Amino acid sequence: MTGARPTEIRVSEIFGPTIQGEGVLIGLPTVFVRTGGCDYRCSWCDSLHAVESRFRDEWRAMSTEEVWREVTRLSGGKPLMVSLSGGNPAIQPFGELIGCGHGQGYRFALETQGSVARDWFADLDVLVLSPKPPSSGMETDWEAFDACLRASEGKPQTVLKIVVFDEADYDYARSAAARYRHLPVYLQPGNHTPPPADAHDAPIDIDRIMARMRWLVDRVAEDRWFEARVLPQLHVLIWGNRRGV
Ligand SMILES: C[S@@+](CC[C@H](N)C(=O)[O-])C[C@H]1O[C@@H](n2cnc3c(N)ncnc32)[C@H](O)[C@@H]1O
Ligand SMILES: Nc1nc2[nH]cc(C(=O)O)c2c(=O)[nH]1
Ligand code: SF4
Ligand SMILES: [Mg+2]
Repeated sequence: MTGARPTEIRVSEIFGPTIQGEGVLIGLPTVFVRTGGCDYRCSWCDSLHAVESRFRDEWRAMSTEEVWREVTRLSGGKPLMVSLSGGNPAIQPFGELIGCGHGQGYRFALETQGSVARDWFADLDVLVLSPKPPSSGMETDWEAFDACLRASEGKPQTVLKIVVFDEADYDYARSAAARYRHLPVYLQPGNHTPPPADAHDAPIDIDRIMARMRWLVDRVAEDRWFEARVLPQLHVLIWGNRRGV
């Protein structure tokens, strides 16, 4: 990678169209822009090739124009939802890209853990905030999380998406939901067999992920938590741990 200038976006991969496999936009055709670099290091991260700095050489510092050209090439010039993910895409300067895409009818969804706030959050169409539960080994800075909500100015459609592996994660999800009663909550079972950082595909234990999914549905039903939505990672059901889908 060359050193990124302030207006350059550090990209791990751009791929699609595929379908959004998670949360509120599940099933919707989308192109992914996955950025390189993250301020977290979750124990079960399924995208370590976009997190660990030893992969820096595979990341490219791209201008907004270069990213935009690739997005329009992949979508055949037809407007669609662009998903900004990572790593933590909030670290990157996406304001220009969003402005440029909006001018042509594209829409933008951001996936972030809520640790870094940017003023361009207010220009998004969808903001997916995914605070990390105890099993991740990360600690949530709720002040930083609140700053993300303030930065969005209530403009994008905003949701919580929380990965759940166990009872402690479930309790965490319940408290997060109680803290942000106005936000819809999406729960997704954790994949305990995420791909190693250097793999483009890897074995996956779908049976136990589905057992976790059944446990999660039972848990929500038992608690009469009728506002929660429980969804699997659809792309994982379709393609397992394959990268770039
Ligand atoms: C790879 S992250 C990138 C965006 C951002 N850093 C974040 O965590 O929100 C995208 C989504 O995948 C989820 N995810 C990562 N590893 C997972 C796993 N092993 N099982 C289930 N979901 C996972 C994250 O919680 C997040 O919601
Ligand atoms: N199809 C598909 N859906 C996804 N939703 C969130 C993803 C991500 O890694 O951020 C992802 C991904 O990598 N692929
Ligand atoms: S915050 Fe997201 S990208 Fe970063 S390590 Fe955690 S799951 Fe992976
Ligand atoms: Mg993923």
